[in-house]
Amino acid sequence: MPADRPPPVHVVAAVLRDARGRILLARRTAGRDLAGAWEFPGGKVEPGETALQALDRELHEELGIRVLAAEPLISVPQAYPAKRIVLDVYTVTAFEGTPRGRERQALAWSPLEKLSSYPMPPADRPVVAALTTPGRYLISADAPERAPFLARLDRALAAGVRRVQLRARGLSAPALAELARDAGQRCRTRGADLLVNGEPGLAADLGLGLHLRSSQLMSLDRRPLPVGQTVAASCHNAEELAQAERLELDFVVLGPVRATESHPEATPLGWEGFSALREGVSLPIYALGGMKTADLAKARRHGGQGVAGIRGLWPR
Ligand SMILES: Nc1nc2c([nH]c(=O)n2[C@H]2C[C@H](O)[C@@H](COP(=O)(O)OP(=O)(O)OP(=O)(O)O)O2)c(=O)[nH]1
Ligand SMILES: [Mg+2]
Repeated sequence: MPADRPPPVHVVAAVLRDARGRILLARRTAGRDLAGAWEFPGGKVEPGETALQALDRELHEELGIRVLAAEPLISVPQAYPAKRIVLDVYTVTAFEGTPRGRERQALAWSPLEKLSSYPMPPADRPVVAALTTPGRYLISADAPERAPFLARLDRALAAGVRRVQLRARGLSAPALAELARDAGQRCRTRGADLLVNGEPGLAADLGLGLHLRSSQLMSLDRRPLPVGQTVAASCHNAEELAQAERLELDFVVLGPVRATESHPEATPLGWEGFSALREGVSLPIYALGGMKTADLAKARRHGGQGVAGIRGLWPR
């Protein structure tokens, strides 16, 4: 990456909900970049403004409302052909007035489950993922023992975990199949998604999700399971991320962000490295490597849609 790239344009945008929990989208008008795309209302931060001042000004100009309180949701660095932006999104928790399109832009209130059906700019995909998919992705340790693993899984599901990867290296094929079936049933009951690591056939047979190792990712030329059955992958660099985006995977994990016991040989990316890689794709990305549940806010500040981990995330 050249060192003399221009700094990113700082853009603020709002998640505004109505009384029914629907979310407000605005359509970009003709003649501007990304015209016709649906977006979260907002715009560029002007010199001397804080992000919240800019959010209040933009929402007043565009919608005629005043922001009374807002909380950070996710901040997405994104490279576009002609510029780089950081899309800094806030959940507005209190506002005054009734939103109406003051700039001739169309508005739509979308239920959460319909958000992804609106064509939106690339930077918005991680935002929609942060709103609609789990912030934690728990990964099992190698060769898990059946009873203790299932007990831990039950505790995690009871604690609200909704995305789990069975990475059971070291188990025999029949033991893995049995564990995947039992774990899959428990996850289904709770509305959680279970992904099996590295076994496309098993995932297809049991109707489970699939998590690809990076070497598998690089050897494929199309998505191995239909849309609706989750497919994710492990990525460490820009090439792997680009391949995951080409194959239209649902999400990836990217790391290690910090050094870990399980992969002591890998050079950590750090949060800066994570953000720099995030910029090049619009896939939802979980940060991996030394993550704890408390790191979710930090991951979101760097454009990650969540945190993934083998050690730090399982409830005790
Ligand atoms: N407001 C908003 N902008 C977004 C989103 N996603 C996304 O990529 N962008 C991009 C589009 C633009 O390149 C940039 C926002 O700039 P803008 O042109 O809307 O800025 P503005 O409201 O200050 O309007 P303008 O007066 O400069 O036209 O960020 C989004 O969800 N909301
Ligand atoms: Mg705008």
